[in-house]
Amino acid sequence: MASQVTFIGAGNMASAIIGGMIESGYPRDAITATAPHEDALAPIRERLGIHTSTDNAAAVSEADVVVLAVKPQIMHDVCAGLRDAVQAHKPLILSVAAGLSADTLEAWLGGELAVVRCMPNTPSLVGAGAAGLYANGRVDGDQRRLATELLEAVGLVEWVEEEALLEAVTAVSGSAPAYFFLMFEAMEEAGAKLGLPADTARRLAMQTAFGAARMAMDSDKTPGELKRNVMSPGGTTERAIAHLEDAGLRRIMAEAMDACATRAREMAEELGKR
Ligand SMILES: NC(=O)C1=CN([C@@H]2O[C@H](COP(=O)(O)OP(=O)(O)OC[C@H]3O[C@@H](n4cnc5c(N)ncnc54)[C@H](O)[C@@H]3O)[C@@H](O)[C@H]2O)C=CC1
Ligand SMILES: O=C(O)[C@@H]1CCC=N1
Repeated sequence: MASQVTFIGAGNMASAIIGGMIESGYPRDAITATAPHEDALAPIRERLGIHTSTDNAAAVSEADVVVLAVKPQIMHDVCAGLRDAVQAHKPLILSVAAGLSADTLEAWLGGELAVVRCMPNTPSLVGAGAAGLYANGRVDGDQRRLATELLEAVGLVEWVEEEALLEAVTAVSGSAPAYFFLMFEAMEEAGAKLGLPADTARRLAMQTAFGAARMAMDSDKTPGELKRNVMSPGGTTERAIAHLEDAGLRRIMAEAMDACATRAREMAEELGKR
């Protein structure tokens, strides 16, 4: 029989993961999602055909896995409301919240719990997500496999063995869709300055990013080799790449990603103080 999975929160991340689970054949009647108001739940219940509830504690009473998918700022209060129900049968806790450590969540839920922390990203909404996962010492092999199965339903899963590495995952994939969206904006603007209709430039830029990612994923060549294959000696690409290198693109990326990881650490300190 499939494990019973209860999602606390029915927003973007929860509905992305639930949608992926259903598409990959997970039984709908083994899935429950909660939110404080019925009007937030009716659409997801009708669209996905899962159970829903406005009572968090009742919804976890028979869950094998509790997925914490509310905003980090309200997690303390949400955990306080789940504590007794969770301590009664100790399900696996799987959190997708940014910046809250496994120890903090375990303590807020009353202690001695198997906790998996996950840093997903928004392309999970289209089944092309990338997630880093970390397990505390109480998580067993079956629970690891179950967490992998749930997140693989919406994309790539990579486990890290040190919790601090989730800060690096946040910099490399959690926040990173926004870096690429910024790049699309910049390419659209630059393409328009060169005379293309803006929407034409946008479509060309996005298709090129999609094609480049697919090519790099399918190829046994490194990104460096694929880059050189585009660069004809004395040609146009060589001129553009030289400009990006001279302008410090690598340094800018390193600094931006360092700022991202630093903010993830700060958030863990700020949010964990309760
Ligand atoms: N958006 C992103 O790029 C990423 C978000 N995350 C994490 O995912 C988590 C959820 O984010 P989103 O899905 O984007 O937020 P969202 O705002 O779309 O969803 C939050 C859900 O929580 C529900 N909710 C509010 N109070 C509740 C309560 N007391 N009990 C039960 N449900 C309650 C809301 O009705 C809503 O359905 C956050 O902790 C965030 O840090 C992680 C990685 C990436
Ligand atoms: O910006 C944030 O804090 C969250 C975590 C990763 C993506 N969005």
